[in-house]
Amino acid sequence: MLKKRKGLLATKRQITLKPLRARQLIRRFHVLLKNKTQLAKFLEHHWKCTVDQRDVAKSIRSHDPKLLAAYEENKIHIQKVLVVNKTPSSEILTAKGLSVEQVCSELGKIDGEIEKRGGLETYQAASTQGQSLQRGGDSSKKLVQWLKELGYSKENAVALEIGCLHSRNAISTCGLFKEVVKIDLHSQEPEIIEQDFMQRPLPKSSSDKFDLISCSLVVNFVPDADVRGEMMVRITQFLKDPATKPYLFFVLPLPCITNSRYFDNARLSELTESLGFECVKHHESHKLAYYLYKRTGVGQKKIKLPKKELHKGANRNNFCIVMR
Ligand SMILES: C[S@@+](CC[C@H](N)C(=O)[O-])C[C@H]1O[C@@H](n2cnc3c(N)ncnc32)[C@H](O)[C@@H]1O
Repeated sequence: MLKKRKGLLATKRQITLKPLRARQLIRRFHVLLKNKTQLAKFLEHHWKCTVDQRDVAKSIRSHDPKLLAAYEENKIHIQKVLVVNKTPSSEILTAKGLSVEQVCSELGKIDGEIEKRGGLETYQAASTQGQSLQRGGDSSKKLVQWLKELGYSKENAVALEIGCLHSRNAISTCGLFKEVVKIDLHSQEPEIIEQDFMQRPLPKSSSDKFDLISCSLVVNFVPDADVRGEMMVRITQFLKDPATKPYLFFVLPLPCITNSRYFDNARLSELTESLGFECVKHHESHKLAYYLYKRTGVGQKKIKLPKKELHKGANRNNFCIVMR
């Protein structure tokens, strides 16, 4: 689960994409990852287990090896026939009406396509390039600007960056932190620990906790609305005691806030307040919504935020963070 890249893997593979291609790939990967989550959830429910989405074949092998052929055959087939430059349908799949075997076949197709398109590494490169084009680069510049405005100068402050693409971004180079622990599902540099935040062992003591957590454009990357809620709760477990007023830097694509059927700024405030956060800075650029929260613990209470339609409109997206 926790590994730093060594040897040959330590060398970053350079992937350069044209802007249009980067945007198309980001969109396609979002559809693929979303579909994969829906189908994996079906298997989890059916087998009453956890399916590791990074190694679906392993779960199939251990629960019903007969179904592995359906997965493998479709994976190989799609890799043979898929024309990567053609825009495929962006249809969102559900497992409704599918047999377990059909679900395994669909998962094989998805994994085959992800691999053929260069894997998560390519998706990350597309995200990096797409985002730097959209917003002039590193979102943590906004964080550093805000911390400086607030006169932040905590001795020996330690930060955690969840979903880190570059080890030399503003949060790491600003000099405000003694250490910035950088993690990502798929590390692109030796300084970035390859780790799923949802699997990071919970802190045993305050020394394993952080003065600041950066979670920029990560929650929207998580395909499941319930897991997004779990991620928000989990973040609080990694922050130092509210008495020390730790911070959360949080960024979402603007349409998650301004154009979702199920989510908006009021909903986000309700959610963050229930976790004991107070918003101290907020900025909306034409593409992104940035927030800096201080965790005071005030107003903390357990609430439920189900997926509920807040705004009507055929052109809205379905982004949501669910609290169970
Ligand atoms: C769109 S990129 C954003 C990167 C960067 N933080 C930024 O603001 O530009 C999202 C990153 O989050 C990472 N990510 C998503 N879920 C994660 C998780 N559970 N644990 C660690 N990293 C995760 C992905 O691997 C991906 O590199």
